Amino acid sequence: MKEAAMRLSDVACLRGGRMLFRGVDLDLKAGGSALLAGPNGVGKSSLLRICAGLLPAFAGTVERRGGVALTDERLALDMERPLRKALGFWARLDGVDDGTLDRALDAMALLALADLPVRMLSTGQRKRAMLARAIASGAAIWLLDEPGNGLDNASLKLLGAAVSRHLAAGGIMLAASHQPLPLADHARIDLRIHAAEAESA
Ligand SMILES: Nc1ncnc2c1ncn2[C@@H]1O[C@H](COP(=O)(O)OP(=O)(O)OP(=O)(O)O)[C@@H](O)[C@H]1O
Repeated sequence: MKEAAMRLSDVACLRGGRMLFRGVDLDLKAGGSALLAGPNGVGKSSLLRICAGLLPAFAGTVERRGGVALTDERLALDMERPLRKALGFWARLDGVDDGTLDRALDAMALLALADLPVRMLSTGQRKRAMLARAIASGAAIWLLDEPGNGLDNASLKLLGAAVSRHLAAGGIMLAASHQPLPLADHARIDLRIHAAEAESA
C-alpha cells in the first residue's frame, strides 16, 4: 500500500446533458485524505464514481495507483444471508481470508451480529457492514460516500479509527460528507467553487 496515489487534474463532469463541475484538482499520496463538500446535487457522488473509474470524466485526467473500494448507498449484500457469509462473498472475490474479514467485522463492532441475516440489520449496522467490506478488501484507495450517515457517535469513532489506521498503513481516503467526520489533517474540496452551472430546479 506504500505506493498508493490518486491524482485528479482539471476534472470536469457532465451528467444528463448538464455540466456539473469543472477544474477539480486533487493530489493524494500514501496516507493522504480529503473531504468533498457541497450541497445536494453538486456532484460529490459523481466525482467519487469518476475516481472509482465507474463514470468517465468529461474532461481532465484521473490517475490511480492501488485498488479501489467504493462505499455508497448501495448495500450490495445478499439480504437473506448471515452478515459474515454475505461479506464472505466479496472477501473471496478480493482474495482475503476469514481472519481478515473477522478483523474488519471487529473494527466495526459487528462480530456479535455476524450470524444475523443482513435484512435484520438496522440502518447504522448496514452502514457499518459496508465499511467493514471496504476495510476487509485491502484496497489502498477508499472512496466513501456519506460514510457517517446513520452512524451514532460510537460508530463514528470506529469509522474515524478505521480511517486513521488505513492512512497510517499508507492508504488513501476521499469522502463525501455532509457531517463533520472525526478525521484529522485532511484536504477539503468544496465543489460549489467548481460548479459549472446553477441548478435549474
Ligand atoms: N445517472 C444519471 N444521469 C443523469 N444525471 C444524473 C445521474 N445521476 C445523477 N445525476 C445528476 O447529477 C447531479 C449530481 O448528482 P450527485 O449524486 O453526484 O450529487 P451529490 O453532490 O452527491 O448530491 P447529494 O448531496 O444529494 O448526495 C444531480 O443533479 C443528479 O440529478
